[in-house]
Amino acid sequence: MPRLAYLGPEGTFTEEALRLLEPDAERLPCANVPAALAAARNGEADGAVVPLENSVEGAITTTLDEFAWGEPLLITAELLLPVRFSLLARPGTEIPHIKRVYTHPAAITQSRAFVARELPDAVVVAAPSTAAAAQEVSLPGSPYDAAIAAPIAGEHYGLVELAGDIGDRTDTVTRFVKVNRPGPLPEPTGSDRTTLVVFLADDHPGALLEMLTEFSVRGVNLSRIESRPTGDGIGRYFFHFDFEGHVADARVGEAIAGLHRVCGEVRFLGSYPRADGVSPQIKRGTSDTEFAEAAHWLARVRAGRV
Ligand SMILES: O=C(O)C(=O)Cc1ccccc1
Repeated sequence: MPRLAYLGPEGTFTEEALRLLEPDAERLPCANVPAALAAARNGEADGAVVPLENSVEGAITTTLDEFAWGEPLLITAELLLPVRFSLLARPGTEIPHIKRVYTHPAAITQSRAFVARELPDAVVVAAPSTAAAAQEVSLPGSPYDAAIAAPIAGEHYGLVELAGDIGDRTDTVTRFVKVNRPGPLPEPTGSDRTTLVVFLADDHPGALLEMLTEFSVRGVNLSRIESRPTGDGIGRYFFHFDFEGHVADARVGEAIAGLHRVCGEVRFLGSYPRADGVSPQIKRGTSDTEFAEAAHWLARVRAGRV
C-alpha cells in the first residue's frame, strides 16, 4: 500500500483528489505543498498529490516552482476535480457578523463575486489550505469568523454551512498531479500528456519561437505554456510546457531532444495518462511508423544505397 503525502489537513480538495487517484493509499497530510513534496523526496512518503492549476485562475505557482527548482520528481498521474466552495462558520454565526474570512488563495480568487456581494465589509485572509482554514475557524478563540472550504471540511471540523456553491462559476475544475521519485515511467496508453520545464541558454530574438518550432515541426500539440520568473531580475523567465503524447512516442522524443539541443536546460517532469482520455490527432508524417521509415531511409542513403 503506497503512502502518499498531500496538502492537508483532512478535508482539502487535494485529499479528495488523492482518494480518487489512489483509494487504497495511506495518507500523510502535510502543512503545505513544499512539505508534501519534501516528504516524497526524502522517502517519508512514496509520492505526493498536489494541485497544479485550475480552470479559472490558472497555475498554482508554488507547485510549478517546486517542480522546476526542487530535487527532481516525476509526474505519474493527473486528475481533474470539479471544486465547489461553501461558507462555513461556528454554529450561531450569522452572515452580517462575519468580518474576517480565512481560506486558500485559489478559493479567494474563485469566490470574489460572492464575497463582494454578501460580505462587502469582510477582510479575506490567505490560509495554507481550505481545510486548514476550516480547522482554524473551529477553534473557539479564532480571530476568523468564517472559512471558505469544501462542505466536507465543515463536517470534519464541526462548522455549519451558511452558504453553499459560492464560487463565481459552478464549472470550476482543478487539476491535481501525483508525483514520485524518479523511476520507471508509466507505460504509454495512446492518451498521454508530457510535462517539462525549459531554461533558455541566453536571451535573443526568436528564442521562444525556436522552442515552439521544435514542437510544431513534429506535430506535437501544446496544452499549457507558462512563463515563470527565474528570480534573476526583471525580464528573465523560464517556461513550463504541457503537451500531448508520451516521451516514448517518436514525435515527442524528437521534439524534446530538439529542445535539449537548442535550449539551456530541459527538465523532464513526466509522461503520464491524460485524465480526460482524449487521444491526440496525429498529423501526417509524424506517426511512429513514419519516423521509423524515415530513419531507415536515411540509413540507406548514408550507406550509398540510393
Ligand atoms: O486548499 C485546498 O483544499 C486545496 O486542495 C487547494 C485548492 C484550493 C482551492 C481550490 C482547489 C484546490
